[in-house]
Amino acid sequence: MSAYQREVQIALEAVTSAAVLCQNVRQGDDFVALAKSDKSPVTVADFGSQAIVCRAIRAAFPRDLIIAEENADALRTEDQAPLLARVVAEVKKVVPSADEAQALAWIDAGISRDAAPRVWTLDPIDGTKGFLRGGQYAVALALIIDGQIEVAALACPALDDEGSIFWAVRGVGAFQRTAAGDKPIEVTSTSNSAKAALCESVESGHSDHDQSAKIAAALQIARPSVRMDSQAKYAAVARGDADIYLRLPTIAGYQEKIWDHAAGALVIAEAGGKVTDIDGQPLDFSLGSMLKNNRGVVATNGRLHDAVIAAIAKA
Ligand SMILES: Nc1ncnc2c1ncn2[C@@H]1O[C@H](COP(=O)(O)O)[C@@H](OP(=O)(O)O)[C@H]1O
Ligand SMILES: [Mg+2]
Repeated sequence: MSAYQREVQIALEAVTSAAVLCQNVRQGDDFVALAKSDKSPVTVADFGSQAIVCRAIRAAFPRDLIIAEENADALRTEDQAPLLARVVAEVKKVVPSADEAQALAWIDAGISRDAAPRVWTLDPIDGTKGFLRGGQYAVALALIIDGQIEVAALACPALDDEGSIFWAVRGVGAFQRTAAGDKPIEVTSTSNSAKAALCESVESGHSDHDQSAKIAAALQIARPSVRMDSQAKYAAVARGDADIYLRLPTIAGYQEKIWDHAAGALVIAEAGGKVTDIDGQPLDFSLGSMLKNNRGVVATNGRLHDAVIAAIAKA
């Protein structure tokens, strides 16, 4: 029996159910987007997805903590009653016995922020802007033990024809789940940067596009960069669709959130790639909800990593 078999099974079932909820919402005509205090959007599907995944983790691993992106505060205000009703209705489509109090409690099961010996981190919808505009998005879940990511489950419901699901266990490998079973995935073997494919955020506010163009030029990358939302970028590098993922800070001092990176980072590492910050330092997932010790993210197939970090240092 391989390590963390039960965790993988529960995590994959959870992100798969959450992906169904997200697709149900996206196929409807009313996402009811709300702006959070940081002005980023949140939808019925963000709340619903978080309820579904936290419910599953709580039931299977009641002692584990969960650091998830959302909380239910906004849903408890009187003027958001219609939004809450929609969230509960969507959750009930996946868990018919659910009621309002349970849905709120499941969402709030994800409000931990501090490090713990065993903690899950969840982005119920990574790439909410992509979700809203019909682009890529992901349901990203990872288990961090003593500061190290051990298990990752990443659903990309808008990738490929019917959506794709990826998972990884440290030391075991990275896989794409298909109807025919789990298929190991691998990064490319490109070592000539001129032949590399680079991907980055659609949002120029999330990653500096001008700076990445300069770095691509320095690396003599000929192809235009592929812009996609969410941790689908990590999946793209992990299975060899792209060679490099750059996330270059746009705001001095911006701290990346662990839920935006944990699942994707393990999937790439186990597919043979490398993930660091823009200074070439490993991402430090031992500090609670934020990557306090890191700036930006660089993910590559491994072979290109040093060249990319050198090009960033020069730029
Ligand atoms: N100034 C900034 N720099 C980097 N990332 C940012 C950012 N502002 C928001 N983000 C994060 O970028 C994520 C989306 O990344 P991407 O551009 O790769 O799709 C958002 O996740 P959510 O969509 O879960 O809110 C949010 O956490
Ligand atoms: Mg999110």
